[in-house]
Amino acid sequence: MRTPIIAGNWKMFKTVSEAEAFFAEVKGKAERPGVESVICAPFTNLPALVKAAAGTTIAIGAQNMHFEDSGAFTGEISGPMLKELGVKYVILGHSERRAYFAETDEIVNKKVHAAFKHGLTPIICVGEKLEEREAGKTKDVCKTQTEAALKGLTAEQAAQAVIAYEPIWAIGTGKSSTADDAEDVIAYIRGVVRGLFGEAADRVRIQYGGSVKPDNIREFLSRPNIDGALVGGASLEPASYIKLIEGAV
Ligand SMILES: O=C[C@H](O)COP(=O)(O)O
Repeated sequence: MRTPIIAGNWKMFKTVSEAEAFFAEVKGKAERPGVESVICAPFTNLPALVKAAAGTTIAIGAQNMHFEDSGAFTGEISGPMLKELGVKYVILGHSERRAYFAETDEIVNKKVHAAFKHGLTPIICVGEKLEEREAGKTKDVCKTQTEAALKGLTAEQAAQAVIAYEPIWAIGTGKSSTADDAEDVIAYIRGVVRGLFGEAADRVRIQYGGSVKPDNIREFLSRPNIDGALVGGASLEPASYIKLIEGAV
């Protein structure tokens, strides 16, 4: 039995005071037995959120990290820095990182290894562009990205990872995939993991992401292979985030 995981990805939204105000509203409400609630916030918000989340069941995550532990990488944040803060999750390979910051499959793989090295759980994003979907390449793209991201992991690490299938054309557009389409691709991705790591595929959690809202989350999570959601826009308002968590159980 896989525990569903709902992760809000705030992207580049919210100052520290806005993050604190958000947390005060969701505390005790965006917490339900049987569902894991995660907020992935900008780096600047992480210390305040980790402090606010103490004693709650809400976990805090980052949205990126460098693969090196330290070094001359101006503007970057490393795994040890996140770990010491008390961060539990880190989103890696989000399509916005791949598109705007030139992250390759190889870089994503290095970051995944670095996350495990420092006791952080990666939420690894994969997904196709619109033109790839229209060319019938959705599964090929997801296979390539999944295999590359998981390369060199142990089966146990693969089982602990979280994968987020996010069709790029569905991100922030209001056009979500259908639950049946998402289930089909996610079942396929689980098969890719099975090909690499055997039974670990039954334990790895695979989320859907892309225009998930309180009114469609239940439909996605009703599918047997969809273990949660990675949510951007609808995770930014406390009432909406609370409804997402309620919709997951
Ligand atoms: O990481 C989250 C995704 O990019 C989805 O964003 P969205 O829910 O605003 O479509």
